[in-house]
Amino acid sequence: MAPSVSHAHSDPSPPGGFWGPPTSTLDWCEENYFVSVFVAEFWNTVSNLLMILPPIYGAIRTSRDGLETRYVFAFLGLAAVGVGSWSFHMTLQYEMQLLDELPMIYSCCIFVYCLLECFKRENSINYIMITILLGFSVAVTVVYLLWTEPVFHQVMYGVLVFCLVLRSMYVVTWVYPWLRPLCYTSLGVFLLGFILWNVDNLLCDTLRAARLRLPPVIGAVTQFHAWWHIFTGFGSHLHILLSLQTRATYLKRRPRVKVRMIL
Ligand SMILES: CCCCCCCC/C=C\CCCCCCCC(=O)N[C@@H](CO)[C@H](O)/C=C/CCCCCCCCCCCCC
Ligand SMILES: [Ca+2]
Ligand SMILES: [Zn+2]
Repeated sequence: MAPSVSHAHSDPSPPGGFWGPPTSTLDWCEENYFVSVFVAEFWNTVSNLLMILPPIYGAIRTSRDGLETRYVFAFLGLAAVGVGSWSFHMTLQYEMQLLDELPMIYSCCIFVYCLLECFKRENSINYIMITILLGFSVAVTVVYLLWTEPVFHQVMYGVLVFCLVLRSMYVVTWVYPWLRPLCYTSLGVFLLGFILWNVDNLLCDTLRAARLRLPPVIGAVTQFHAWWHIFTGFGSHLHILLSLQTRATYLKRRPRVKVRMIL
């Protein structure tokens, strides 16, 4: 279900903006340069704050608590996706799109590494697994630079998420069943975001027509790609906490990670 380019819809966007015409291969449903001439897709841009700030806080806490560096990288990877996504939606330029989409692959590989290695001795490093995941990320990068088809990126990302789901289910089914609520919440929030991502793509014309009739504040709430950022960001954050809690439990460390709103 690829998002459509804006000219495929009845796009009421003003013709120009600060960053010039979009050069990205994707242009989401939010009307371009509607709120500000400096920000192409305003709500899709600012919603990334919720994907940037909590993981930075998570990385600081993880580092301060002396937990393994791989989890600091996991949090920073998620924050990097948020920064890339901010840059992309603000400009709709192709280079910024890569800054959004490629870190999704790289950070997901960090998540996969963390979860596959959660039952190994403390501070062990699996160089073979790192080589495989790095090789996969670089291969996806090279192919995507040569073949600029967004569906390719989406399928590769989907494969990584599927691996995470399978491994998480294994952990909470066979090893630590008491972590099921955290796992299911993470998965549920992430899937809700994915549903909203599809709603935004499939019902774009209807949403745009509705926004013309609704007061601006209510209209802003119908920016479902922005909601996807919020839900997928939160779901990913919870996933890191699940992975971190699994690891802390295995290492018999007093779990310092508490699931408050953020960490
Ligand atoms: C047990 C729960 C697993 C949670 C896994 C969390 C993995 C998170 C990894 C990285 C964080 C990325 C956060 C997403 C940022 C989105 C930024 C964005 O919107 N980027 C777009 C450009 O703006 C980009 O083009 C969007 C691509 C969307 C791809 C959607 C494919 C989704 C595939 C989901 C497959 C679900 C499979 C579920 C199987 C049960
Ligand atoms: Ca748009
Ligand atoms: Zn986005």
